[in-house]
Amino acid sequence: HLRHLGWSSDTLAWHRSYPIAQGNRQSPIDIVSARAVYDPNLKPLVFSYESCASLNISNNGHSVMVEFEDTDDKTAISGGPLENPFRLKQFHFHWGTNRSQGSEHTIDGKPFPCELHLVHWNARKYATFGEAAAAPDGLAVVAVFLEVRIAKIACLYDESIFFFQGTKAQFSSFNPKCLLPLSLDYWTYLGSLTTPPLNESVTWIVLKEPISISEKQLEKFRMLLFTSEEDQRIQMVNNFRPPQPLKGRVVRASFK
Ligand SMILES: C[C@@H](CNC(=O)c1ccc(S(N)(=O)=O)cc1)Cn1ccc2ccccc21
Ligand SMILES: [Zn+2]
Repeated sequence: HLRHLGWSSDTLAWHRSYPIAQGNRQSPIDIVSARAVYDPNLKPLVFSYESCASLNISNNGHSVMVEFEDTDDKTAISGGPLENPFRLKQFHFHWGTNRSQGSEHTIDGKPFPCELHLVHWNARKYATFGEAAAAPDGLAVVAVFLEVRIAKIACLYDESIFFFQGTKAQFSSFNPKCLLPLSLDYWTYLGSLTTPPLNESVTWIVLKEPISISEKQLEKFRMLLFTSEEDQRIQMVNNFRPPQPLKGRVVRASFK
């Protein structure tokens, strides 16, 4: 458990094992809204999440993740900056110890308490998720900010399941459409995975409008653990990478 010096300091050491950590298209980034360029050619996003084939929910040691069956395009995203439909593989979250931090992307320097990532892959061009994850146009991740409001989203957290790293439970027909805000306005830019191997294979689509989560639900995330059953318990919090250098990239906006 010594390896958990704390996620944020870990991220500073990642470049030793993954030199790409200092690459030219790393994620997350701070989105400076005044510098985003409105692109009228960007199409609206289309989420075809109708028939949802969620498989399981698990604590994979760095987040809580819901995986989907991705053997066909039944749960996919298209439009936006994408040339063809991308299949939903999984979604997961990043959060902090308190409301003042937790998200990976920030907007004009402002972090949110939590950020949802819907991970999709280009099954038109690549045979497997792993192959797509290693290709510059292989993945498309939709980021949705969560802000704490006395509201509630569909409860994701089933008390009975996991605390420990490596636990997994059956979690079927959850429709992630309920995790999307009303407005589908977004920013888009070329970036990377925010956890090792940090592959520069992600077209990021960051929704402008946040959704609401209750403080109670956020508390449940904080009850998760980085560690497995036998280890000394370490709370899974602050599992976010800080913003990375823009290195000349331009962020496009789908809205004026
Ligand atoms: C890419 C890695 C697994 N990592 C991810 O899938 C991943 C996805 C999204 C993010 S984020 N936070 O940027 O949205 C970070 C990491 C290993 N891996 C390689 C092949 C492969 C096959 C199945 C599962 C994992 C596999
Ligand atoms: Zn993520």
